[in-house]
Amino acid sequence: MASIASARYGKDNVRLYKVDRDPKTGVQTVNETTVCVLLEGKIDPAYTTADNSVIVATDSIKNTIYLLAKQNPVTPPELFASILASHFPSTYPHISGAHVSIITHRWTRMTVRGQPHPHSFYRDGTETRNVLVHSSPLGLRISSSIKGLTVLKSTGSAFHGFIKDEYTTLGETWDRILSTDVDATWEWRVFRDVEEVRKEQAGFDQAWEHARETTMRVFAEDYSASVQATMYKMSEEILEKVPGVMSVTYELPNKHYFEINMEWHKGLKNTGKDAEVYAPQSGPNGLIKCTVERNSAKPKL
Ligand SMILES: O=c1[nH]c(=O)c2[nH]c(=O)[nH]c2[nH]1
Repeated sequence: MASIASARYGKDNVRLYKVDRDPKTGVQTVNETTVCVLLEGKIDPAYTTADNSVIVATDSIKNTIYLLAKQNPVTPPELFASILASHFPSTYPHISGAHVSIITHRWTRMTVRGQPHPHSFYRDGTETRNVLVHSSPLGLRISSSIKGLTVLKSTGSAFHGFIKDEYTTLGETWDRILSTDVDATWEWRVFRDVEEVRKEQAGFDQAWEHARETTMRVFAEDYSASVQATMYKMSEEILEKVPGVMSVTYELPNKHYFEINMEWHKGLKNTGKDAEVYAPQSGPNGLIKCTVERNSAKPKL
């Protein structure tokens, strides 16, 4: 015998663009996202007995995303994702919840002749602002993140004191290059409903700004003992600054830059303090992860 252990379905890669036109100033502001909505609930018969009567067509899900984008603000993405995630369970009684993902792509306003241009933008990098919302009878679980923010520091990073044994070839260093693609996620307290999310509205943009500023400032200013130690400092600071956030997760690849020994060519010095030309590595790379949570008032049993 077999049965469904878990099932969800919906529309992925729904690309969405919305423009806001300020009639007074003529300034336009644009928002471009990629949306995914997956539904769950009493949908097993669609799989087990080919009963389509329980299916909200993924085409209808796509239409709903466009319509709700017209009728509601699409920013902050935490609010729009919550509106989407609440719509489906409140419209279809057999749908118990939805998983909504929104990836916001960067359109940064151009500076033209020293002035912010009213309607021209450019894509400044691969960084995205991402949101996941899961609606269920228990409420709305929201996580926000920054992904694809590539950073590098050319000094101010060390790595020494690690285990040395018969497997070790890595030398200790007090001055190395540190580079990573930032993947930082912050998990919010559970919200009862969309109205509670709406009350927090301004806090979502502030948290994103804090997380982004903290990530870059700590990366730049910390004399890094390791990726592990630096990411912990970033997480601690975000928890300190944003009371509504319960935990912070970083996933950071350690993108290695190898020194190139040039002694073979006329004794040319290019290692240690003389290193100037390096070989950036595409892989293998370190991958360092951690989740740091707020200590709850109650002691753990
Ligand atoms: O910051 C680092 N953490 C590690 O765990 C590690 N391992 C390694 O080889 N280099 C580094 N760097």
